[in-house]
Amino acid sequence: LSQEQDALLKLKRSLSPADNPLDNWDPNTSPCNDKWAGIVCNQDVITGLHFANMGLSGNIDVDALKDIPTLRTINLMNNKFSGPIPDFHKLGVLKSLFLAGNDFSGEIPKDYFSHLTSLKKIYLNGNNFTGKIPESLTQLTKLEELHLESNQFTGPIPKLKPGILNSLDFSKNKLQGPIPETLSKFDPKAFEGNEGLCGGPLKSSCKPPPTPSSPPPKSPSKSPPESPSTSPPSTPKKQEEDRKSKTIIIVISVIVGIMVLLLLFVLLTKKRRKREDDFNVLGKEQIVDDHRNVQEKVVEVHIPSTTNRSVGSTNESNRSVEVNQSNSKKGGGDSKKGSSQGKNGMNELLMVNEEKGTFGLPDLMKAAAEVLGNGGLGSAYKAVMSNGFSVVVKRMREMNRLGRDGFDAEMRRFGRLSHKNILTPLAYHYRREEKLLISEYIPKGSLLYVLHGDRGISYSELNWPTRLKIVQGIACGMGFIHTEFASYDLPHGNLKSSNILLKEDYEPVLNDYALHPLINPSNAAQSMFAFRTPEYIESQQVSPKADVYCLGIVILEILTGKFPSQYLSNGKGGTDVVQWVQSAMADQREQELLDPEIASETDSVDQMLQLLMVGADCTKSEPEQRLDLSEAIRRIEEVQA
Ligand SMILES: Nc1ncnc2c1ncn2[C@@H]1O[C@H](COP(=O)(O)OP(=O)(O)OP(=O)(O)O)[C@@H](O)[C@H]1O
Repeated sequence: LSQEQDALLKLKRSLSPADNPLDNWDPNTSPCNDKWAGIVCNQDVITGLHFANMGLSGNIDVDALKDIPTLRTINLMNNKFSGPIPDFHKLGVLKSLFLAGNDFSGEIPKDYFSHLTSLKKIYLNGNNFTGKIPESLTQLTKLEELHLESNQFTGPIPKLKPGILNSLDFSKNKLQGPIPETLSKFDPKAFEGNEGLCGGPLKSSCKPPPTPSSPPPKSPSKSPPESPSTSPPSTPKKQEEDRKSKTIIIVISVIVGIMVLLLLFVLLTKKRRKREDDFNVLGKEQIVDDHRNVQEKVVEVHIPSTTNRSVGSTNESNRSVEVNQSNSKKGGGDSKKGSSQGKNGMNELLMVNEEKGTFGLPDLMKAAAEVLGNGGLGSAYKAVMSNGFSVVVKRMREMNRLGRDGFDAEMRRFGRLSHKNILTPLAYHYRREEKLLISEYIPKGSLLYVLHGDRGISYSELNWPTRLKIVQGIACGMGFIHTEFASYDLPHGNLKSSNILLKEDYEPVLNDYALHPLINPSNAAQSMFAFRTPEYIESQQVSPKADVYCLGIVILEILTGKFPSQYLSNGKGGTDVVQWVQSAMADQREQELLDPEIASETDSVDQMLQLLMVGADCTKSEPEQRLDLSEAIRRIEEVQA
């Protein structure tokens, strides 16, 4: 037996149940060549233990693992291990430690991570760890991902080096104290569910330490008699009175301040409302609820989500509607013009696709509206009409490149498109200063949300076959768009995960495509993702190969589960998936790239790596070296789940 085989068999003896999941661990075969269950190899060298979801428990024999010096990853996620954290600190070369979703408990020793200086990924979430977060985490300079959420950690968050840390979660613990300044760049969600935390990205600011107040009055029986000259009996009373009057002054100033602000707010709102016309009830900051109350709401989208999912959980996508007949004349030419011919024909909603029924602007005006997000092209709102049908109203910015007729022709062309992976717009409204584009609301929301949002049920359903189905559907939709808009420089122009919506069965539908000819040239580069290619940044080159680059980013995003930094205009945050994939491939560390959620599906790792190669070939920085879309589609279709 080789040293490694021997070590693995010792490990197996320490696990329970030993046989069922690991039954092909035959001493007469080789762990790498004969693909022992859960063993990950790189060129015949054991690099990882991937035991996720195997129902395992036991007292892991870490000492045995010392005999596998090439081991870099330990993945025990979602098993039944319990008790204190195993002595993995004895394996100083580990790069990834995934212990999430077990029942580990107790305190982690303060210096546990001192010798694990190569660690890049630590996932301890979903256990029962208690005590303080070990201070030794601050010594890890290579740490990229740290997940400690859903435990019982107490005390303060140590001052981690933010360096290359790009994914972090401390939520749902019992942590206390100020969030270190160095972690301010992270999403507040990463700290939520800890009542005692304050500062940093959280809204609750930390109270200043209490000002030293006069010492508590000493008990008369124990205190020595005080000399009248040093401590006159009237002083504490006077101090108390001073304090009281100061408090009263502060309270009065705050009340006056609030009243002035309120007055200003009312005046400003009145003034603005006067200036704005009826459409602005769908405006950027104002939303109308069921009772037609205008509310103010700040639009802030980092990882945009289609909120209030429960509203849309009915079978909306299949529902055909007849909206408010009194508002929507059907049949004749008028129905095409929608319902609400206002003065100068300004208030029209033009239906371009009636497969889901017809509706008019009044139906939208009466609908309960909710902000979905504010993207590069404009802001999006969900509107639930009185018959329950939900649409998304996108209020387009900077879209004056075409006049009314040209715009109308383009919209009607969109309205005629029919493909299972394409979202066909339903209606539009045109005025020079205002354009609205109306589409069906897709309840599950965007791929962006499902991948990086709340990591709820939808995320856990994103297994490998589902992810492959999504990539194949996207490829199919892109093929259609490139045929349909073959003459365009950028047939899609804005492919990214927020523009890929997922139907209930995870069939993807592409949104916000082929809009380049409509957008003001001065705004196109800022608002469309296809302008973030290396060739555009370097020499302002635009070609259909830009869509291939965007497709590559989405493929890498789906395989790694990482939020691409390419989506952010300032490049701060997220992971540079292109760079990361290139460097890992150069070192033949491809398997480390895979999202742990799918990497545990060991039988499919070869297909994942096959797709990874396609993603890498789509994101080559030279457009000439990049795949053609047709070649990319062919290779994506070849991957079989
Ligand atoms: N028809 C729809 N159904 C469900 N969610 C949608 C729909 N259209 C858009 N969304 C979601 O609403 C949010 C805001 O969309 P919006 O298109 O304004 O922003 P974006 O996609 O981030 O940027 P861009 O303007 O560049 O397309 C996104 O999360 C998007 O996925």
